Order: sequence, then C-alpha cells, then structure tokens
Amino acid sequence: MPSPKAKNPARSGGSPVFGSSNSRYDFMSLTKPLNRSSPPHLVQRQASDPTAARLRASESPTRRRGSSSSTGSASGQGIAEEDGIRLNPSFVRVALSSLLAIDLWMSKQLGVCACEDSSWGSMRPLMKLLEISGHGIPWLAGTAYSLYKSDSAAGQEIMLNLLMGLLLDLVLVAIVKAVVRRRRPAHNRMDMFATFSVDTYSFPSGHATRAAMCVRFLLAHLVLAAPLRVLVLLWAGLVGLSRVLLGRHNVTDVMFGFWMGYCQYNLVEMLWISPQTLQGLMGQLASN
Ligand SMILES: CC(C)=CCC/C(C)=C/CC/C(C)=C/COP(=O)(O)O
Repeated sequence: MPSPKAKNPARSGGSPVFGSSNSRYDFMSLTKPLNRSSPPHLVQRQASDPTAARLRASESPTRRRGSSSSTGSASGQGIAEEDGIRLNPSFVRVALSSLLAIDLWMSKQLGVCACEDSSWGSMRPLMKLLEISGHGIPWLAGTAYSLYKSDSAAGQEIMLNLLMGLLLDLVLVAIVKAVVRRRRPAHNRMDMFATFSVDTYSFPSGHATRAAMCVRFLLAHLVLAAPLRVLVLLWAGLVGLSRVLLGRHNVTDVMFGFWMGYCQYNLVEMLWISPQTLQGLMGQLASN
C-alpha cells in the first residue's frame, strides 16, 4: 500500500481540493492558481501579451468572441465578465477546500489518543473498549444469539430485523467506502481487529453508522427506562467521539456516519420483515 504521507502534500503546507482526476480528495496549494480560472494579474497580462493572445485565439469560440470584439479596456472588461462567470465554481471549490482543511486540522488536533505517547495516550485502552463495543462482530454475534435464544415471536421478529439491519449496514458502508476511498488520517495506527479491505478507507465511519442505526432501533423497539435511553444515546456519542480521538477518522467521517446510520434505520423500517412476510417467504422456498 502506498504511504499516505508520500501522497499527501497537505502536510507540507497545501490545502485540500475536491474533484481530482482520480476522484479522490487531493491536495493543492491555495497559493498556486487553479487550472480553470486565472487570477486577475494573469488576466491583465493576457490582455496585453501577444503570446497569450495567440494562445487565447485557439480556445473556445466564446472566449474568442469576447477577445476579438474590441481592444484595450473593452477587451479587458469582456475577459473580466467571462472570468466572473468562471469564478463562481472556483469559489465553491475554495469554500469546500477550506471546509475540508478545517476538518483535517480539527481531526488532527482531536486525535489525542492516536498512540500511547499522544497527549491523552493513557485513555487509549478506554477508547479501544468503546471501539470494540461498536464493532460489527459483537453486534452480529449478540443479535444472532438473542435470535436463537428468543422464545417469543415478537422477540424473534425484532432480533431478525436487527440482524438484517446490521448486515445492510455492513454492505452500504462498504459500498460508500469503496466509492469515496478517502484515506484514514495519517496519525491513525491501523491496529483495529477484524477489518475488511475497504476498512483501510475512512469515509464514512462504520462504527458511527452502526451506533446511530442501533440506537434508533433500540429506542424504537425496546421498552427502556429514561436513564437507560439517555445512556444508550451517550454510548453512541462516545463511540463517535472515540473514532476521532483514536485518530481513526476525520470529524466529517463520523458526522456523515451518524447521518447515514440515522437514515439506514428508515430503510430497515421500510424493509421490515414481519412474521407474515417471513411465513410467505418460507412457503415460497418450500414450494420451489
Ligand atoms: C459476518 C461478518 C461478515 C462479519 C464482519 C464483521 C466485521 C469484520 C465488521 C467490520 C467492522 C469494522 C472494523 C468497521 C470499521 O469501522 P470504522 O468506524 O473504522 O469505519
């Protein structure tokens, strides 16, 4: 695997921009002009420089119309108007780049348990405990065991749907991770247990999606006393926070993960397997 350090010039003073050719988040110095729009001093130079004028003549017809209609200040104004139109997308790019830069900066500052000698390194075992509490394996194993042990139809229905939700979560997170392919923060130590290959990527946090989906599920289907409900919510929040403190994720990975998990629960409700549906499915399987 290529070293993230080697590929990430953000650490050498640049800032991130969206939409690079290989569809990953890449990093580029904000002090360099962006490809698609020229800074004002270059626009001025292009208006008077014959070489630049020759080059412009080979550009799009729109550009040629703007520059050939007049000379001097009128030509400059035409170019400025065109570039004014082109500045809008780059403004969006710069805004997104800045947000991403803030995200990277905040995540680096918050990664205080990333290794034993980090400033909060002594809290690392506690953070890893939270990591295990939100890992897919204990949740899948616990749910499957509860389904097996449940002797009421209602209990079985709930556990079966939770199991389906957990599997759905694994699949959806793997798809998004494989599409976005955002690298984990450079300060992360990849010492997580039981990971898939897509788990080298960080967007979104699978722990955050699972925590958000399971919390909504538990609050909706289990009759819990108010203090327990608060505790369940607190657990999900701490799982999310621990991902950033451990340096596993950037803040936006966790925030998006919470949102995605919240939405995933709606999907579980839509696809809910009732005893009737199950009987129908079993009947169909038996008749085939
Ligand atoms: C039965 C089966 C397919 C179990 C797989 C459970 C498993 C290995 C889940 C992966 C959990 C994991 C390490 C997710 C990564 O979480 P992030 O928060 O770091 O994205």
